[in-house]
Amino acid sequence: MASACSSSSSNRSTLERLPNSQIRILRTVESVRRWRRPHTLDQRMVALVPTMGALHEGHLSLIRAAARENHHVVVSLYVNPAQFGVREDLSSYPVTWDADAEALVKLDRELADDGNNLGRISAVFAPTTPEMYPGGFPGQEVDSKGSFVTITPVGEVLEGKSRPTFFRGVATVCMKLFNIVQPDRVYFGQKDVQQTVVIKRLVRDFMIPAEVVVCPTARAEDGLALSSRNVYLGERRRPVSTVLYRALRAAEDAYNAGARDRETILAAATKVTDDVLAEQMALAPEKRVRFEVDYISLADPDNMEELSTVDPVKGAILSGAIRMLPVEDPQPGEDLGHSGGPLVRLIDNIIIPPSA
Ligand SMILES: Nc1ncnc2c1ncn2[C@@H]1O[C@H](COP(=O)(O)OP(=O)(O)OP(=O)(O)O)[C@@H](O)[C@H]1O
Ligand SMILES: CC(C)(CO)[C@@H](O)C(=O)[O-]
Ligand code: BAL
Repeated sequence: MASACSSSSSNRSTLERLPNSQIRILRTVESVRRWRRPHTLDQRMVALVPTMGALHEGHLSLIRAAARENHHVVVSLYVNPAQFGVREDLSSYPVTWDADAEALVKLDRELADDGNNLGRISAVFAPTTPEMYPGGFPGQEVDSKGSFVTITPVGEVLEGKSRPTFFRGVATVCMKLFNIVQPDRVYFGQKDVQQTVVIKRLVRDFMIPAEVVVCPTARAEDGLALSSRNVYLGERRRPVSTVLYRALRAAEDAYNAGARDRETILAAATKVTDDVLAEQMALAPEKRVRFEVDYISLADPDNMEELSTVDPVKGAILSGAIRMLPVEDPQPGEDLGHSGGPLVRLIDNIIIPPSA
């Protein structure tokens, strides 16, 4: 008994925290479980905000929402290899631990100063891949064998069609995170709208006792949805990258003007992408920006199946993905973006809400 007491007090003095803060850094499943236990007994509400780091205002808006209505917020920072395809950007994905730590500590002070919050950031969970995949990492291939969670058919369309292992990776890692942290509420961004549909299914179908909260998309002033991958864009592509949002807005305008059929609504979006591409292709190679439209979709909000007409009582989801191609003829000293400005795949969406 005496030795158990002395070992717990020495643990307390060596607990890892973010600099100049009370925010615990938890790296193992066991340490999260130990941190979590007393909060269950005290009936404190625990929120989880899953992220892959490279934090921006979109992530911070989720943490703010979580602190408003929960006693403890846990932010996970983990670049989950299982959701990246073999030819995707796992090796260059931005990792910005020091800046992330600074942003979290600053936000935590802001949360403490604002009397409207129930809680603050209590911990970050930053595990390694061996910790998250104790049986060994199963691999990123479509036919990799291992313990996976798959949510179909919703995970097979749109993003799932272009990224066949993506939602399997997301659902698997979220199931792990939910089992480790045992949150009362989990916070996700609308920017990744199909991901929110997949997560809601996961929670419903596996009886996970957590509420899924979806927060609005945070945008830059010109409308571009904030995203960790925007750092890849560089100065030439950045202004043109708003094309997807402009296209979705045009489709939304068509709906608001009375259109209900797929052709009319999506034609408005396609006109924007076609016009912008034509403008760019009229420029010299050292000035222009090329992009490809992966998809523009008008889908059922419950299952992401394509709609031929919108039922206003149900609403719809307008979403899309574009590939911003690497710039041609880079100029000396040109800022090409993180990692030399590779192809960047951007997604965005607008919700057509159900009519009251
Ligand atoms: N602009 C945003 N507004 C609101 N939530 C966001 C925004 N961007 C990301 N999120 C949410 O933050 C959570 C973590 O996302 P993630 O770490 O993948 O960031 P990301 O910016 O979406 O990165 P990526 O560029 O890789 O897609 C997800 O729930 C995601 O939907
Ligand atoms: C939910 C998530 C953190 C799982 O790795 C990721 O897909 C993301 O950041 O949106
Ligand atoms: N924001 C979703 C994570 C991904 O695209 O990999």
